[in-house]
Amino acid sequence: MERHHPDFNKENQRLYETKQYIKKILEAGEGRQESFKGNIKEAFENLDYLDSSLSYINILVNAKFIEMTSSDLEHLKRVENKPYFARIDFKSEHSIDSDAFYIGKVSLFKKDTQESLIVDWRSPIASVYYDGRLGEVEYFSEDGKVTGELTLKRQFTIEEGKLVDIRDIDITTRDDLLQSSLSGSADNRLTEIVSTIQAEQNEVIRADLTKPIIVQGVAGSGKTTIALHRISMFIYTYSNKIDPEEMMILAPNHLFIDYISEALPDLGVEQIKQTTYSEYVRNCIGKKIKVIHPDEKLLSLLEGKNEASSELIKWSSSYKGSLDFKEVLKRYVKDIQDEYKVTENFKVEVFTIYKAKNLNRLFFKDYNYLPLNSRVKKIKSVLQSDFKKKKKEMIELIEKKFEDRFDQLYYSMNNTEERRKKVVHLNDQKEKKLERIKQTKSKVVTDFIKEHYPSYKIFKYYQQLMTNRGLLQKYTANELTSDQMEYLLSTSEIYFAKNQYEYEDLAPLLYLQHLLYGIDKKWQMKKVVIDEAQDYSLFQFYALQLSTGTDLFTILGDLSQGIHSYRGLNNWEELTSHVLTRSNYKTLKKSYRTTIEIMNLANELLGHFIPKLDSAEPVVRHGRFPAFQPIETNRDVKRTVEVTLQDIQEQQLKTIAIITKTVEEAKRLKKLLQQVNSFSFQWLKENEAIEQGKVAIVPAYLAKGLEFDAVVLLNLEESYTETDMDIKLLYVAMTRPLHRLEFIGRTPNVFLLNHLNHTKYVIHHSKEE
Ligand SMILES: Nc1ncnc2c1ncn2[C@@H]1O[C@H](COP(=O)(O)OP(=O)(O)OP(=O)(O)O)[C@@H](O)[C@H]1O
Repeated sequence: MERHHPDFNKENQRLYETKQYIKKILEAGEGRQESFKGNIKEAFENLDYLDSSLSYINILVNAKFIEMTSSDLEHLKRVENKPYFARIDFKSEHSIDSDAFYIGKVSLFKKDTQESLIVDWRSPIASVYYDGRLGEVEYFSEDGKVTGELTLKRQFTIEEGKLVDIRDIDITTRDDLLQSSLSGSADNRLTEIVSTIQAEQNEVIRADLTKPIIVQGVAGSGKTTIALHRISMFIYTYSNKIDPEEMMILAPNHLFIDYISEALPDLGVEQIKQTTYSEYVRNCIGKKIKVIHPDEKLLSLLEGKNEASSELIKWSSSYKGSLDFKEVLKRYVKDIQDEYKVTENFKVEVFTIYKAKNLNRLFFKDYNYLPLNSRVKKIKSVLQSDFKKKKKEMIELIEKKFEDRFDQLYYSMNNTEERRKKVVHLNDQKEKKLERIKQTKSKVVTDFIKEHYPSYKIFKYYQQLMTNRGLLQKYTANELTSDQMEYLLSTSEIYFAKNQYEYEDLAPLLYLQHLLYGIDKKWQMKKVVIDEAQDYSLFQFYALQLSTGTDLFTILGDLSQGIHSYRGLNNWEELTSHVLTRSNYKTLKKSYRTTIEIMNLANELLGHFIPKLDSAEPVVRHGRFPAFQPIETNRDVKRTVEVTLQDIQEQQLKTIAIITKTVEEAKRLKKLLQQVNSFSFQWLKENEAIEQGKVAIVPAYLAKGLEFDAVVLLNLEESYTETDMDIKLLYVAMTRPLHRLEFIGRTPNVFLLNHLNHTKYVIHHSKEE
């Protein structure tokens, strides 16, 4: 503890003053605005006999409060006990002295002097704290590049409002704050990194906000954390141009959304949309279609239920996610357009209001930029307004025509009874015609549109394509083998008969929605963040870009964790070269989550089986070696789990997960462990929140993106095999713990440990041996 730091007292005083200022503002916030005005008045009146500086503060505080919104106050309240975490002293190249800046989660100015009490971590100058070593530094403000000298970089540990530690960072010091933050528990970690963001992470958070960015980051490199901080950056920078509701985070499932949403208020980004791809598509097409769970296919592949057809399953997933399939739909929609060609003029009575030729010109040329259905809507409104305009003309024409005929009668016939009859008859005719025209409502337009333009739902078009051999052959340009063709046709038949869609049908449906009907404004976005992006297909990205109307995507993923790679991406180049062509690309190689011992073993697994994938570089932090324990009977399982969990608890580790390979085994295990009384377990399902104090039992695919203090990998009967998919799944599971990793299974081989270097893990033998 650096109580002996020469500046300790000064910093302590500075902290005290800042806290006092915040306290005053917050106190003022508790009353009503009117009373502040009263306070100001009173303070002015009392200026003479009160301690003048106190009175002055009162005036300022009240004036300041009136300017603050309730959300500002809310944010200030959150940081009341820890207003800042660091200080930098910066001397710009044009000044003689350094200025001190205290960096925190919100900014605060002294009203009178405009002196900055706290600088927001997102402000341009704070960037220097994250990437600058002492000495020459630069940052980019609104006015361009600023260069100068960083003369001090100081970190504070403030606990419950008290300054406990000061550390000055020079070239040689280790980042102790980072170390102590990493050794903490999994609770609340997502929000707490703002003081320890590393230079490579800062680069991603602040990278050109006007361009898309793709980040390949190893497990535990802070991708999820960075995603949230970059959004926060976005909101800070464009607060008056973008509404948070125009931003969206896409996450793999609700478990994950629940996990990240806790961090959002602290970063000031609580109002942004958080959803999954499936939900987003459902919202865009405005119908709650039944989508087979995205992981069902993975599970069937993992559990080997469909071994014979598993190649075709994988093929169809990757085909439906490809841009080739997008082309198929594009060709199909082009032909669908032909159904919108009209051959009849729009007529009312004998009057032609709009010629077919012109209607087609509107549809195929003038409104070509719009989705088909929106073009029809436009045409409808053109016809309606033309009809209204022409109605008057038609009446005049009819009147004129009959006038002429009356004239003719007068001059051609003598004034006889016969002429009178004819006149009466003609008059009747005229009145009837006029009446008909007058009575004609704009419904004629609606009828015309209904009769001449198709109004199918996208589902009909999609189902028609996917179940009709002729059509599919035509639009896939005979490129499919007969097995592939049969597979697509037969599975489509089965699903559509039950009114179900595969997850892989979502991108095509979204694409069709965009082309045929357009996307409601509510679902168009200005900024999209996609976490776990390695699981998305190119077509998913493509359709998303069209539907959201932006390419401002922040994409974060890890190809090594691509357990859905049969449908997702295999490399990022395909995305940058075909879809998000303006993207910046960054990699994160350091892993912050776990210990050296755990990361080394996980790296070894990847290195051995899939060497082309990047291995992670752990931040220096040691822990126990991963350990294996054998089980044979159900009794073994209960006893071994109980003993292991007790041992973990003794180490003061709080959040614990038991990760199984499959859902089936998670279910079996939950049943088996019911008799273990000393712990309570929660079998985690997709839409559930993690309950505090319970040991989570979770299948590996669902654990993706989550983290726990300790993780036990447990296989009852299952084994991880040497397939890419299993290796990645095992890698995901092994990289979830912060501090401790245990394996429990029949033999080490069920976790492929026999292939890995024996010095990287330990094997405990069963007690009986
Ligand atoms: N700069 C940092 N300072 C402190 N902790 C950090 C930092 N960066 C990341 N962490 C911590 O490391 C852990 C991993 O971060 P995160 O979950 O964001 O990584 P990820 O790349 O999304 O991981 P994965 O791909 O394995 O799910 C979290 O506990 C996070 O708080």
